[in-house]
Amino acid sequence: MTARVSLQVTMVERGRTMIPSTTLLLKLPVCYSNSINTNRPNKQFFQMIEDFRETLEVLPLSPSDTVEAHRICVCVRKRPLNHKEVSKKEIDVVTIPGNGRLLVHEPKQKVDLTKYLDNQVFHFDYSFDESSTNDLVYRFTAKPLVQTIFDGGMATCFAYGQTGSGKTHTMGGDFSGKSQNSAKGIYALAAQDVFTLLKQRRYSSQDLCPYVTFFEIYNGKVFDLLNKKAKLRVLEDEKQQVQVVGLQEMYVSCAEDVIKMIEMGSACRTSGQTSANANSSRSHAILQVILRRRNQLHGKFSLVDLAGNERGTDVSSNDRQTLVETAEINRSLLALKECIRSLGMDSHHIPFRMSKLTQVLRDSFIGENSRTCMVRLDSSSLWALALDAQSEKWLITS
Ligand SMILES: Nc1ncnc2c1ncn2[C@@H]1O[C@H](COP(=O)(O)OP(=O)(O)OP(=O)(O)O)[C@@H](O)[C@H]1O
Repeated sequence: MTARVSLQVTMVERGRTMIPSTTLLLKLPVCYSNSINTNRPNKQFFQMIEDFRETLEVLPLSPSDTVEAHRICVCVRKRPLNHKEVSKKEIDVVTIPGNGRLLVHEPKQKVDLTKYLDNQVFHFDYSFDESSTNDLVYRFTAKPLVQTIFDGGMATCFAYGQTGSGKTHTMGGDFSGKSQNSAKGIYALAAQDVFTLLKQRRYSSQDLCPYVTFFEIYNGKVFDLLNKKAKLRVLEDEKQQVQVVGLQEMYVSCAEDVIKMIEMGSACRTSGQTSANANSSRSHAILQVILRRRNQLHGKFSLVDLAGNERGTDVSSNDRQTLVETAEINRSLLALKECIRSLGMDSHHIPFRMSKLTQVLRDSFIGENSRTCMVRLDSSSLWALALDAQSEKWLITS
């Protein structure tokens, strides 16, 4: 169960522990949109989840809640079931009761064949339910990092999660059909705030100039999304500074300029079809908003839409190219996890050279004034698939 392993790793990084579900407060009733369908093959499991949800105390995040400052912040966002999942009558096995919690409902059976729900609880700094908008997610994740680059620091915001879980929707903007509203993603919202701050009196006198780069890492190679996908080399100089040689840094004068670049770059990003997403991004896309003063780097915000990883059970129907891509994606995500783990443990050795992704983001992690936010995208179906193996026996006898 890959999905569960990665969640647990996250929690270790955050130094949190899982609490047993029995310690949850069970109070306010909550209404969920799924109606009870008597034709559902696994209706007993579905009904148990519905009954459990009605007993939950739900505290959804609201825009007026306080945003806390974290050096490393880890959040989770659940997307709603899509049309395909609804038509297949998939069960929504994830609940976000708020307060940073995510619950996964797992069907279990005792030795006397009595069925019960095992409700596992995971803790994050913030958890966003399926009704959360990109604006709300932005407010608690990337928005607090904008100030960091004005203070001369490096900020990084990652969207990570399995293919089809909503990373591009969150970073690049809402989809309506195949067209994306680039003004509604975290990339654009961060750019808007950068320009709002630049206009403030305390910064307008500082001679700060904003630039944008947008590039992708595909199969371990770097391509410039703002320059006809030119292939770029990554080199380390004698001061161990990593340089992406030839990367175009575009001067931008307003948020609309940035949105145009997001649209331009997103249109040529490498995509393909996976078993979980017909239009899957197969590369890591990195949009950087850079502040320079008299040509010297002042601060850099890297906003990263990571390529989607897939679990072993998902990849069986994929072709050879997709399998090679998947292996490379998983390798670089492992490298990222290792670097963040080492940072979290204040280790002297950070294994940046393990992948191109961690190499190009080296600057973003190190230094006193660096801040990172990880947004984990989750969807019920990913958990449902992962739970299938165990639940099969449970369902057959229900
Ligand atoms: N919060 C959400 N609300 C509504 N629809 C969503 C949400 N998140 C994702 N979706 C929809 O789910 C589909 C997959 O989302 P998206 O392409 O963002 O996934 P992804 O994680 O980037 O996948 P991949 O890694 O394969 O590129 C899209 O059609 C998107 O519109």
